[in-house]
Amino acid sequence: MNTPDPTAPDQHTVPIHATCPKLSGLIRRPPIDIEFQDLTYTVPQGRSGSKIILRSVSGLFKSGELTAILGPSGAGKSTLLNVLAGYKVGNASGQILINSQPQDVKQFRKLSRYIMQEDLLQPGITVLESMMIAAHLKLGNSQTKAQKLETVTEILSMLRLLKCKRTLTSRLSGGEKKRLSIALELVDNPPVIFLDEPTTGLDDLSSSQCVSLLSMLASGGRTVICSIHTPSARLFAQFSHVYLVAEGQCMFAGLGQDVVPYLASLNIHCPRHYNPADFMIEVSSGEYGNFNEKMMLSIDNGRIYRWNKQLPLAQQHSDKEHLIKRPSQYDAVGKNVYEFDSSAWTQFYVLFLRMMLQNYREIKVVILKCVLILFMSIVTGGMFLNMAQDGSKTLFMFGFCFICTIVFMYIPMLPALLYFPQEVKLLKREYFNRWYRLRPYYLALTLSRLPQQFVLGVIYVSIAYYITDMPIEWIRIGKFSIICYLIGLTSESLGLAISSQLNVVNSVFVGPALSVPFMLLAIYGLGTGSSHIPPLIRIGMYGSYLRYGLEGIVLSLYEDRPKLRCPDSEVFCDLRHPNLLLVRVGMENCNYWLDVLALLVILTLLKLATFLILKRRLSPRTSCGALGYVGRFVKAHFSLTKGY
Ligand SMILES: Nc1ncnc2c1ncn2[C@@H]1O[C@H](COP(=O)(O)OP(=O)(O)OP(=O)(O)O)[C@@H](O)[C@H]1O
Repeated sequence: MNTPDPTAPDQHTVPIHATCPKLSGLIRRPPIDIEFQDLTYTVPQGRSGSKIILRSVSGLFKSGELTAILGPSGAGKSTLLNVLAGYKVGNASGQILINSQPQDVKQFRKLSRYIMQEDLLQPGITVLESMMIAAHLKLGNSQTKAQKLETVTEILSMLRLLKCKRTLTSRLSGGEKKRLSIALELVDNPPVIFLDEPTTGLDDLSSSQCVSLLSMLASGGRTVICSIHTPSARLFAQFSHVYLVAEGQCMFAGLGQDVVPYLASLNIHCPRHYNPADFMIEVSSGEYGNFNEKMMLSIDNGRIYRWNKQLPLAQQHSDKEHLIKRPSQYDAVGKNVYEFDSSAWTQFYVLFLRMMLQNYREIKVVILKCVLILFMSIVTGGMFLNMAQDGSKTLFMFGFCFICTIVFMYIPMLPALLYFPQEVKLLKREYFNRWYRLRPYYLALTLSRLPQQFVLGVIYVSIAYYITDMPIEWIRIGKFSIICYLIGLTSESLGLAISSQLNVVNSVFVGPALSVPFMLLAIYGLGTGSSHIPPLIRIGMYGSYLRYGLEGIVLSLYEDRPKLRCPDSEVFCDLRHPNLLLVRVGMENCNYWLDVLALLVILTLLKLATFLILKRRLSPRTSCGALGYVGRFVKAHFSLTKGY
């Protein structure tokens, strides 16, 4: 027998090869039994009250077993899985016991991993890179790089993913994606694994291989629970425990082989050579009459621990083995056993490198963006070709300043609106499965976006500045670049703030729509003084970051400049002196650095708002009061995706 790894993170660890020889590099976790009693889940439904999805269900999912939650579509399988996993907790009532102790959702989330139906994999990285990143994040310094590589290779080999370890995740087949989703969560060897319909979209062979793998993981001492749609007879035989749900109630809980005798005891006879899984789902869907009440009562809505075919029905009722009375086999899991193995700094570093690697892999997209911004700088700059030193075109050049503001608003904002909703889904999966904390992630995200914005900004500024014939003064160029960069960063942050809460369709509508008032407020009342402007609009003007951006651009380009030349063709150039432009647009008393400060403050506030929105989205229990209510109200009543 191998000596336990001295670098293993906790005292409970022993080599897993005792039970699962293929996972010799992984550490073993204490077994976990999950019991639940009278679990009810309700969702609010507008004015009409609420909808009950789970109705007082009970059950026991033991470690070492592969449990299938079966049932017709809409029965409540995913909801049960979500509630047990702690993914949806807000509207649930009842009791969940972990090793006979009341569930502490925060602690339980440290023990369990949830593999969602949708294979949310980080794009732009290979299978091996994803696995190593997961290992660095999850295992931290508890293992050396060589040990992590060994662990990762073992898992990939077990899941038959070695041959595609250098393939980009986006190019994997459906089955490979599913196996990689599972492999990623196996890196830190969780004792409890929830899977929402792991076989959906897989062919028969891949489904069977996937369930065999889950069965093997369960036989290694883990608690593996998955919801599943109409499994074939072959798949069904691989589950050690079956939990049938219909209309939010439990219809059967027990061994798969007991399904047929159980139904027969209720006078429901499964035809010979018929798949028992199909039959029980058909019965619970009401295809042969309404037996649901009878089934629910005979299993006492899951309170009868195991249906026992040897016992007569009457005796089963009198001898109910109530879960709560079942003695605990294991000690409660210590509070500090499953803290993060990697430090916040390591998490930031690994995430930053991953994001930079993804940017690098998407270099074609970056090049395309550079070409587009080059094109735009030539077009917009070309419209004001050589006008910057022409005293008769000074007012025209104010238009150039405004166009620069618009360019640096839309160019960074639109990609953020499009890509971030998907990123939030990935974040939710990784965060829920405790890959990292939100702060290191957010810092890595913020910093990884800076270089690209910088390069795009430099391309635009240098071309547009040069072809409009602006004076080549480095301080002026620097001031112009800083303000353009800040407008770009603020616009991107606004895009991130919007798309951290809304889906893609809503985001791409709300973002540009919200920008229109910002644009109007940026130029509203320019040059006419503010005394006649209604107070509400004046407040709006102070909140429009584009106003500060426009002021900053005009000041950087026209403040402290000598008199411009007046072409011979012109009789009179009324704005020949650049300061007169500032007076005309009411910016003579503005201060460039105050504009920079205002933009920095708005940028910080937007960053903070995005962080808080993400935090709220990732913590189902935290509610931001009025903000949360408004969000739910908008989603429920005004979602633009309705009907899509
Ligand atoms: N937030 C919600 N608001 C309203 N109804 C909901 C909500 N969430 C779930 N439901 C409803 O609850 C029922 C159970 O949903 P659930 O997703 O758990 O079913 P399921 O058994 O997993 O179905 P399927 O096999 O089709 O995925 C469905 O009728 C669904 O429409």
